[in-house]
Amino acid sequence: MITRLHLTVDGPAAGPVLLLGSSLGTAAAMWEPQVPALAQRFRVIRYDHLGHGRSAVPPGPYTLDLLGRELLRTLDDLDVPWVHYAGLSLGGMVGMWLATYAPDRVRRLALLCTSASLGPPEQWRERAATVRADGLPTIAGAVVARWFTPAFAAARPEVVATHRALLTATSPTGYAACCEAIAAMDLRPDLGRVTAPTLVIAGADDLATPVAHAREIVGRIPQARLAVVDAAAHLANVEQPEQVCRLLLEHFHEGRGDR
Ligand SMILES: O=C(O)CC1=CCC(=O)O1
Repeated sequence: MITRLHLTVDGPAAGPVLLLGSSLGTAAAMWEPQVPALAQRFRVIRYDHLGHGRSAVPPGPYTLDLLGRELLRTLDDLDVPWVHYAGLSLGGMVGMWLATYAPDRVRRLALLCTSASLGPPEQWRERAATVRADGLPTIAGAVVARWFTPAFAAARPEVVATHRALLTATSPTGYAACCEAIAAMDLRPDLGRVTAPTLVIAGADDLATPVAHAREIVGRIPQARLAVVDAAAHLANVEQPEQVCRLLLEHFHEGRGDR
C-alpha cells in the first residue's frame, strides 16, 4: 500500500525518526520554527493528517482510530520500526492513539496543547456542519483568535496571517471529518497502556485545550511530566518557538539510550 499521507522529511537519513503531527486546520508548515534545530539530530518526518495539507481527502466522518491506523500503515510502508513522536492538538491526539494501541512503535512521546477528550461533542458536530455548508473562512476568525495570545497577535500579524492561510487552505471536507473524529474521541480510559516516557506541554493561556486537560493526561500516563509554557496560547510552538524547541530537544535527547 502506498501511504495516503503527505510527508515532509528533513535531517540525516540515518538519524532516529522523530514524527511530527500538526493541529486541526494546519499542516507541516506549522512546525517550521522547530525543524532546523530538530533536524540536526533527528530524521524529522512531518505528516499531514488525512484530509489536511497535501494528504488524501477521503469522505468523512473520520475517527481517531482511522487517523491512527493510517499513520501506522505509513510507518509500515516506510519500514520504520519505532519513532519518537511529537504532536500538537489533533497531532497530540493521534500521538496518544499510537502510543496507546501500538506502544512498541513509540519510544518517546511529546504531547503539546492537546486533550484526551475534548467535548462537548455537539459543538464539534456543529462546527463540522458549518464548515461543510459555508467553508472555512466562516470560522477562521474565531479559531485563529484561540491560536495566539492577543499580545502576540498584535505584535506579529504576519505570523497570524500565515497560519490563518493554512487554515483556509485546508479542505472543508477533511477539516469537518476531523472535527467529527474529535467529537467521538475519548482516549482517557486506555492511556494507562502508554509505555513511552511522555512530556506534556501546555500553553498557560490556551483556551482551546486548557492546562487542566494536560494535567489529566499527565495523571493517566504512567511516565508523564508536565511543562507549562508562559505567554502561549494554542499554537505554543509558534508563539514560544525557542522554549518549546528546547523542551523537545531535552526530552528526546534524554531518550538516546532507551531500549
Ligand atoms: O480548532 C480548535 O478550536 C482547537 C483544536 C482542537 C483540536 C485541534 O487540533 O485544534
